[in-house]
Amino acid sequence: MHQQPTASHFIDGQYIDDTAGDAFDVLYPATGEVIARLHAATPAIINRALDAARRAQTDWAALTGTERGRVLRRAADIMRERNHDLSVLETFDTGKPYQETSVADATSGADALEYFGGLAGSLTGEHIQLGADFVYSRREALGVCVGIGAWNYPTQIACWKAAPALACGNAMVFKPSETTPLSALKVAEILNEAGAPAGTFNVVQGLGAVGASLVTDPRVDKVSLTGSVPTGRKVYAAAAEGMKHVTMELGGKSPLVIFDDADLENAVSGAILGNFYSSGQVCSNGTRVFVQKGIKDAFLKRLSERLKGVIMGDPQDPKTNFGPMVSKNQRDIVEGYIAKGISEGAHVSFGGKRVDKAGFFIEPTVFSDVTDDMTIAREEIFGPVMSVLDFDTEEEVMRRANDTEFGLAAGVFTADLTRAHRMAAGFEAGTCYINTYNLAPVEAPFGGMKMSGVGRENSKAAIEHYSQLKGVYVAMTDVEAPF
Ligand SMILES: NC(=O)c1ccc[n+]([C@@H]2O[C@H](COP(=O)([O-])OP(=O)(O)OC[C@H]3O[C@@H](n4cnc5c(N)ncnc54)[C@H](O)[C@@H]3O)[C@@H](O)[C@H]2O)c1
Ligand SMILES: C[N+](C)(C)CCCC=O
Repeated sequence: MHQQPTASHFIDGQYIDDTAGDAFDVLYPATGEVIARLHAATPAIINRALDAARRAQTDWAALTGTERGRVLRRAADIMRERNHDLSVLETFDTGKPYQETSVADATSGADALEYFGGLAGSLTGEHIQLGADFVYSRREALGVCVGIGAWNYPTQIACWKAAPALACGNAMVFKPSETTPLSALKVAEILNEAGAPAGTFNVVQGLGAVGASLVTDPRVDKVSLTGSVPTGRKVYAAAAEGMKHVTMELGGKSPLVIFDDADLENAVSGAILGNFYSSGQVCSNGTRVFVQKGIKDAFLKRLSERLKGVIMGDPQDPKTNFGPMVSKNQRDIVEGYIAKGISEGAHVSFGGKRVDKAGFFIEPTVFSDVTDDMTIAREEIFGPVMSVLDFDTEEEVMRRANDTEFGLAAGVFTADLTRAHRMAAGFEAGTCYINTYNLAPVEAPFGGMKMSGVGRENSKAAIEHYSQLKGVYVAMTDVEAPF
């Protein structure tokens, strides 16, 4: 069993608790056992965190970018050194197999800290000559940023928000999901140990109400949410009241298009990565798999064969490659969608059932003969449920792929190079893949179009979302006035 957190919150460089806050339990999804009990932040805790962030931000922004970057890069090194322990904790927190967490969570967080640490020293404005006069622009921090996380990638989400925010000279108050609240505390500890001044990165726990108090607080300049579209709507609206900057990383129902000429084995691998990694609890999953009619039978046959390689079991066992749903609630939601798929006439070609064992396991499930109007083809399920739809032509599949309110990701498998780029250009999605799926290197922009979000995480683009430009006009001659 993992080590219990010292206290619920990490504020101003130290662990702190306030037992007056509502208690909530953290469960290990593989067994349903309680592994920690935390307290939601009270107004006093929220105040303390925002005051600490406000105070720390001024001094932090006054350092050079190189000095800030050094802290972030040191934090990245510590995360990599502690990858095993952090991965074990992430697996307890989320139920995702250690086989995944040991390569995709703290490592991805470390990549973000290293990348933005490296960029911090080169953040500049520009010089614009106007005859003798000139304008220069200053790239300045926004101030205090609030980060709010979803439950599927707790370490990654905390780092993808903290790294660009801190690189630009902001301070952050981060509220993890109440379902997976443990790992963000470790991120705070590590940043502190790496030399981030007290108050630069703070973690407060709680449910939606704590998030809502943070979003509306006048001390906050920016809100970055990773969560569902319904929550995004509320948070964006509340932030707009205070004219705060936002980043919205929301849900999806992404298309993955497989043409007849695709390499079958690679296409099946892409569909597996885009539907069953993290037991399907991935925002960018390509859950509408459009398969051209000529390859459909071969695709379904090979997919069923490959799914026999699923090893479901104790997620801490490195051999396990498929874990449980994060919670009983999420398993119930997924089961509800599977029942709906069956009742609306889709054919279960693999899985479809709850697993008879402790924890919140559900089989990887493939529906074939899915049509565009079925609920399972329209709504985000956030579980291991793939819908296979068939199509005839490129023009038809492009139209159907974009026929959704979401626009997070999209992918295409084909041997035809020009068609691949035509498809990528036509997809109404922020993150597109050609002949692969679901990779998210820190160097590449990640984020959504349409209802899937606003702004981008990772890459140099994230800098735009955590800083603002000030233009300074400098006159070199006398001032001419009309009177
Ligand atoms: N685009 C991305 O990068 C990305 C990544 C991961 C997950 N997601 C999305 O997240 C969703 C699953 O995560 P979830 O169930 O934790 O999402 P959720 O929307 O239920 O909760 C997200 C966070 O928002 C908080 N919250 C809830 N109501 C709030 C309010 N009124 N004000 C402020 N905060 C509030 C929650 O406590 C939680 O921390 C899926 O839709 C998934 O697609 C998106
Ligand atoms: C790195 N992945 C697997 C694309 C996950 C990104 C975060 C979405 O849930």
